[in-house]
Amino acid sequence: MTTLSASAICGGYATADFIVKGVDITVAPKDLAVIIGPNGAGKSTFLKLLAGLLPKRTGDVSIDGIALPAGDAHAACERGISFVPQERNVFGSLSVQENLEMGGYLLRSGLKSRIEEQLNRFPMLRGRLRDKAGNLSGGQRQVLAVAVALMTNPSVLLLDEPTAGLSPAAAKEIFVLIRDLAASGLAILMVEQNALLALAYGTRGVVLVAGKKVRDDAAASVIEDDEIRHLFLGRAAPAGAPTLKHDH
Ligand SMILES: Nc1ncnc2c1ncn2[C@@H]1O[C@H](COP(=O)(O)OP(=O)(O)OP(=O)(O)O)[C@@H](O)[C@H]1O
Repeated sequence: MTTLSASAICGGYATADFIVKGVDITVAPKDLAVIIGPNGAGKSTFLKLLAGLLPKRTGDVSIDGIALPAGDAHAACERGISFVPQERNVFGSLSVQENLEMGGYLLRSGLKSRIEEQLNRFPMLRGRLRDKAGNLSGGQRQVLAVAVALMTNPSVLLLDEPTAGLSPAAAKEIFVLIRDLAASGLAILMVEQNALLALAYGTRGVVLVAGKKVRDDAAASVIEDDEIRHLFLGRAAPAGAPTLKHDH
C-alpha cells in the first residue's frame, strides 16, 4: 500500500516553465482523485510532472515519504508510479500481446505471469491477443492502455483523460474498471474532462485553475458545489453565486 505525496510542485516545459504553480496533493491507497478544471489549467502538465516526464520541476514528489528525483520517469516507474497518457498510449501497429510485452520491458522476470494477470483482469483482451491494437475499439484500446500500465505492478496510477473520445457507455465501463482498481488498493489520480461522470465514480475532486489547486474535497461535495457545477459541469449556478477565487 503506497501513498503519493507532492508539495509545492511548480513546473512546465522548456518554452513555458511556469504552468503549474505550487500544487500540493496526497493520493493514498484506494483514493480515486479526479482532477478537473478549465482547458489549459495545467492538469496534464501536473500529471507529467508527477510522472517525472518533464525536467522543469521544483517541489517534492514522494512515495511513502521518500523523494523522487525530478525529471526521472524511470525512477518514478521503479518506485511504483505508472502513467497512462491521453494520446498514443498504445502502439497501434503492434498486437495486444506485443503491447503488453512492451509494458513489461522493465521486468527482470515474470513477464508471462504478469501478462496472464492482465488477461484474467480484463478477459476481453484474451480474445484479441493477436489483433493489432489499432484495430480495437476506442474503449478496448483504453482497457489495453490501462493493462499495459499495470504490467509493472504499480501502486500509483496516473491517468490522463482515459475516456476522451469514448461513447457514454464505453466511458462508464472504463470508469467502473478504474474505480475497481482503486478499491483493490491502488492510489489513482485521474484528469478528466468528463467531470460530472468522473466525480460520480471518484472518491475526491481536485479543481485546478490557472496552475493552482483551488479545491480538494470529497467527490460528492464537489459535485454538489453550485459554483463548480456552473464553471465546469455545465449546470447553472444560482443568481448571485460567488466566483471561484484563486491567486494569480
Ligand atoms: N509541450 C508543450 N510546450 C509548451 N507549452 C505547452 C506544452 N504542452 C502544453 N503546453 C501549455 O501548457 C498549458 C497547460 O496545458 P495542459 O495540457 O497541462 O492543460 P490542461 O489543463 O490539461 O488542459 P486541457 O484540458 O485542454 O488538456 C497550456 O497553456 C498549454 O498550451
